[in-house]
Amino acid sequence: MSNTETKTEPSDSLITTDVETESNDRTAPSHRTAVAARDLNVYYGDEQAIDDVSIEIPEKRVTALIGPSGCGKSTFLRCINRMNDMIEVCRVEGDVEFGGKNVYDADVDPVALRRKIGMVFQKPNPFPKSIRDNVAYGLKIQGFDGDVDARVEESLKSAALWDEVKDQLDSSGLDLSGGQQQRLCIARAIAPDPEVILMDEPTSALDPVAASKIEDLIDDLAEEYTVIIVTHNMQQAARISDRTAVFLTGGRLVEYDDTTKIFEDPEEQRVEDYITGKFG
Ligand SMILES: Nc1ncnc2c1ncn2[C@@H]1O[C@H](COP(=O)(O)OP(=O)(O)OP(=O)(O)O)[C@@H](O)[C@H]1O
Repeated sequence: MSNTETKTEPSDSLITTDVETESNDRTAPSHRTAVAARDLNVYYGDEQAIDDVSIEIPEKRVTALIGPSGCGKSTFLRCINRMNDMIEVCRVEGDVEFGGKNVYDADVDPVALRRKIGMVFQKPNPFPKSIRDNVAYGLKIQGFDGDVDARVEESLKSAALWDEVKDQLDSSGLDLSGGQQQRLCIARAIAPDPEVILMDEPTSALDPVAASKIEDLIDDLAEEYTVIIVTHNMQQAARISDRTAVFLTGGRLVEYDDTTKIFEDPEEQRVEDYITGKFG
């Protein structure tokens, strides 16, 4: 991304290790909301996993969801494109608004919704198909009648993988390295032309070099897409996100603000304790 990066002074940051929060050329506030949750409650049987969460997530920004294990980050993420529909015991109350509509309205087709809100998982999960077919998969399902090869190329370029695979598009996606496989999964998510990309710990199964490539890619993706990422890695959240939402035990959203504010001067003592490693 062509930008003039202004590094903030790390000295008064709550994370005193090797973290530097950055502002980038997305510093101008986004006035448009891509996704909003209103009074969202989620239950697995009798157990409540999300407790009355309301949040507005800006478009074309990176928003990080952080918090200790089991606080509901993945559950919240899966509500946005209705992946929780697959879990029989899961019950959702409240609204998730996308494109001016509650995604839980009866007339919303979850398959069409997932084309607009793609997802990338923790473990790279390419299909046992060629690189080309992995990327073209969603296009075929949606009956895309444009130039599939051109869209495959464009998606692989957007996922920063094209140069590495352009001469082996017919090889299996499973023959790629872990980091390449994850970028292939990102290309697959991009191909149907989504507006939002959900990422659930997309680098936690990767080595540091591959993880760093994905972080750079996420920064680029936010030029075109709204990125919402769950991460356990607070340094990563501080590096790559514009906004950070902190969930704590019981599925409560306790603080949500610009990432710099969360990491340098949070309002809540519980958030300061969490990000300085006092618990979690
Ligand atoms: N499929 C499921 N069936 C029943 N309970 C579930 C299911 N998935 C999650 N839960 C419960 O919901 C709560 C929130 O889980 P979730 O995975 O959303 O948290 P998380 O913050 O993403 O955790 P982690 O960081 O460990 O991935 C936990 O108590 C978990 O046990």
